Amino acid sequence: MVHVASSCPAYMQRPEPWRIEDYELHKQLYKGKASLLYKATCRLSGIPVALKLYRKARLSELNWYQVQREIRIHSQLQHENIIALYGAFEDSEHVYLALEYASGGDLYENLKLRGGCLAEERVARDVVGPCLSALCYLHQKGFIWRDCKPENILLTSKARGAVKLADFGLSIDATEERPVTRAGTLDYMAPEVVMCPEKSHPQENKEKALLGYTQAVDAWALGVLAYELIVGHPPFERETRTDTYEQIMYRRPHYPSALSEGSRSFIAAALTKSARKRPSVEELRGHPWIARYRLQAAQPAASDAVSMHTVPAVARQESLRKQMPKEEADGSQVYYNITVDASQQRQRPGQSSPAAHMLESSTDDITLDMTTTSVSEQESLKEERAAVSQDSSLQSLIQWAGTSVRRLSSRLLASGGSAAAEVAASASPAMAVSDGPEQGVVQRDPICRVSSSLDGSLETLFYPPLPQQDSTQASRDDQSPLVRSQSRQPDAEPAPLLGHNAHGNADVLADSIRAQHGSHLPNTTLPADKAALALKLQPQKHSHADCSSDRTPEKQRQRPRQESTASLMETPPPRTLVKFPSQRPSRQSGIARALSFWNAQMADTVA
Ligand SMILES: Nc1ncnc2c1ncn2[C@@H]1O[C@H](COP(=O)(O)OP(=O)(O)OP(=O)(O)O)[C@@H](O)[C@H]1O
Repeated sequence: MVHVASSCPAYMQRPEPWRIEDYELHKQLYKGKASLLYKATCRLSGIPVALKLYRKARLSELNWYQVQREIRIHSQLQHENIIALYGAFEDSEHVYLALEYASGGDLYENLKLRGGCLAEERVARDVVGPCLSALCYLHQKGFIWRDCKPENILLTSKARGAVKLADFGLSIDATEERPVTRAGTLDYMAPEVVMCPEKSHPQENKEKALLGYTQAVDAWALGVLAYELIVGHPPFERETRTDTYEQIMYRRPHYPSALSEGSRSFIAAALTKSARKRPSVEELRGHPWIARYRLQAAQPAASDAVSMHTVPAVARQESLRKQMPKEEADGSQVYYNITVDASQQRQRPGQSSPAAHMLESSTDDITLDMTTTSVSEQESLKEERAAVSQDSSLQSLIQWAGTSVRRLSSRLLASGGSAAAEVAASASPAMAVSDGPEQGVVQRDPICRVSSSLDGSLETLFYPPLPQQDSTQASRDDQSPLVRSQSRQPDAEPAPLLGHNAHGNADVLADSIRAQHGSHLPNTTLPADKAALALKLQPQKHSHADCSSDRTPEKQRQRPRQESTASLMETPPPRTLVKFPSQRPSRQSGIARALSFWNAQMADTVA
């Protein structure tokens, strides 16, 4: 068996069969019941990998089935928050999985180092939000992860690493087979999973129509994870398995008073006992506690340097937008994101990269992702987009950006607000995510930021240029994470340089940017290492008083590392479903209002 996944970097591919000799093994990272994990380097490409070895002699019939399923499912996954499986191969003793290496370790180890829990804002923005994004992607493909826990969430680097889901050993393709088995780690199992029996053969219990569960089990597990990360232990964890079981089935978790209204509402929704009434991961992704941080997470690090204001991300929810009362539809809710959707591009012969093609082609390739309650603002931007549809050069795009900033600023100024915009270009088009509204803007390198002042003038902050990359380097970057990580220096925080355009003239803006960036921004095409041009218009007048703060008790994490299993419990006790009163926020401002809309919307969905 040799299985090369589509996410395998070109440098690692070869016509010959894959062999263990092609890998230099370094330290052992993990030793499981049937598997070993090593840090290794692919000798052909120099790419670091995590090499997972399954010892064939230790694999039962069920294990064999699961390993093959793991390879089949994992090799279909390509998402920025999912560890890539590059390929799988075997010899007489082992089955090997060559995986993307996550140098930041797993969340469990990281939590231990940080005292067992994280600040709420970090949980929502840096962990739960990205996990939800990955789970939405998985669920769209018909898969169920079934193994959510801190041990299976990895960080790409120690400092400011992105989180990635790992370990698809228990994942199942719900379009092909019915999940009927008690699989996963007890603390994270939903009630409907706990009620299923264990099994020892792949096809056992499949014919039992009364058994079975859905993707909703992942939503539950994520609720458990969110609680654990904030509070310091899983909500239903008890001394014995029977007690834990009892908690999962019948008890409501204890919510410490330090929990914010938003996190409590999110966790309570995810931990809805009835799978049918539980929100899907897609719906949870729109929960105000998560949605408000989503855009923040998508922003490049450099935006910190110019103190960008938090975007009121609740407005990004289509459903919320529709229902938002008029007073919410003021300037503070306006957010525009103009992106070039790199994931839609096809590389054509003679073109150095999809990105190069993209900016030579028509503006049909440009996605306008607008989030505003103002219909007139949307219409204006649509018109403006149509106006530049004949010409998609970088110059036109910058002009378009400049015009939009200027126009929006003056409108906001008229209503007593001010605006800021960031013009950014993203690197590494191949890394663009293929789902969700953040398409094509995964890694953005800001070029400049423009903000309006109260007297109507625009101030422009220019960022230092990116390191020069030739087109060969750029196209190599599309394929090799090693080369990319060495050349991009993601942790470096560029200091802004100050420039000033008194009247915010788009041509002046474009010229200034070119002057600052020289050959990085030629007149007619964007360099291949820049996939997206994004314009974000962010009002500055508001600041939500209800931003979550670090109120988390620093509680030492005690739980031992837990192994997943497909069979943990014995006979389930009798079933009684307990109904809990839904929580209504009392404070009707900001997030509270957004929460009550979300709750009302969910009530409608369930009804
Ligand atoms: N790609 C990776 N890069 C770095 N470390 C990894 C990687 N994959 C896994 N690990 C580390 O190895 C541990 C075990 O990996 P994994 O969960 O895939 O093994 P497993 O045998 O399936 O585990 P389990 O018994 O929990 O199901 C993880 O918790 C993590 O610490």
